[in-house]
Amino acid sequence: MANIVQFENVGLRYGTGAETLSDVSFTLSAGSFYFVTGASGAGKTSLLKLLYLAQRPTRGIVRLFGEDAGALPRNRLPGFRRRIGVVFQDFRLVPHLSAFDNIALPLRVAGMPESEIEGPVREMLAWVNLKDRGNAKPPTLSGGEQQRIAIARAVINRPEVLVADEPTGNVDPDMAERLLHLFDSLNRLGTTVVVATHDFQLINRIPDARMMRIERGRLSDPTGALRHPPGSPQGQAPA
Ligand SMILES: Nc1ncnc2c1ncn2[C@@H]1O[C@H](COP(=O)(O)OP(=O)(O)OP(=O)(O)O)[C@@H](O)[C@H]1O
Repeated sequence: MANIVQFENVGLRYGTGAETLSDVSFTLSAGSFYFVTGASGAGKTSLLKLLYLAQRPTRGIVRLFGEDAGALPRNRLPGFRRRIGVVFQDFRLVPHLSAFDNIALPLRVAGMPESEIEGPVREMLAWVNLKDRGNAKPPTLSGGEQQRIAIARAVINRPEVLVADEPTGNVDPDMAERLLHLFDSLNRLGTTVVVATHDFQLINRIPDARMMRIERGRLSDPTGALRHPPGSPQGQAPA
């Protein structure tokens, strides 16, 4: 399987402090499912930000879709970012826009004609089981509903990679399971999925997934060999 993401000795430092991430090297295969785990403050969000190009490494190379992201000219960055869908920890929905218009945003930004937008947005609303809530504004939706709108918005452009930062942090266990099911169904359609989470119960629900564990800014396995979850059938032996 092709390597869709490759980190080579990546380091990240905010300001003049100590490095937040050090010597991070790994590769992600297209079409696989990955969990990023680690204690609070270990560097999960920072790693995801490097992955979705919200942050540049202070050293090392982040390669996406076979190209060095650091060497990309500015005018190619938006096109690259469109290939990566992001579900943020705090959703980042636009509060004064309806659920429908939030989901439609990436299509409008990409310049899709208005006449072609309604169909895909209605399809996404149905997919996340919110087809009657298209007119609702985010502040009137529950946390789980907002999260599903955020997921629909992240995937409406059919990104090759979906990155989600603690997507189940604010929902009950039933909703967490339903969200995971959405990610799993996308993965089965070929999307590479990367989910940061603390929730090991959730991790064990995707037996084919691989784990990337960060400990104080470093991968716990510095060779970048990503293992299956410990509770999964494949979890006993190194991958
Ligand atoms: N923009 C920033 N400027 C300075 N320091 C930052 C910035 N963002 C994160 N950090 C620091 O980097 C470290 C890693 O933060 P990060 O958010 O990546 O951790 P995390 O593993 O995602 O934590 P959590 O599980 O609590 O979300 C923390 O010490 C944090 O304070």
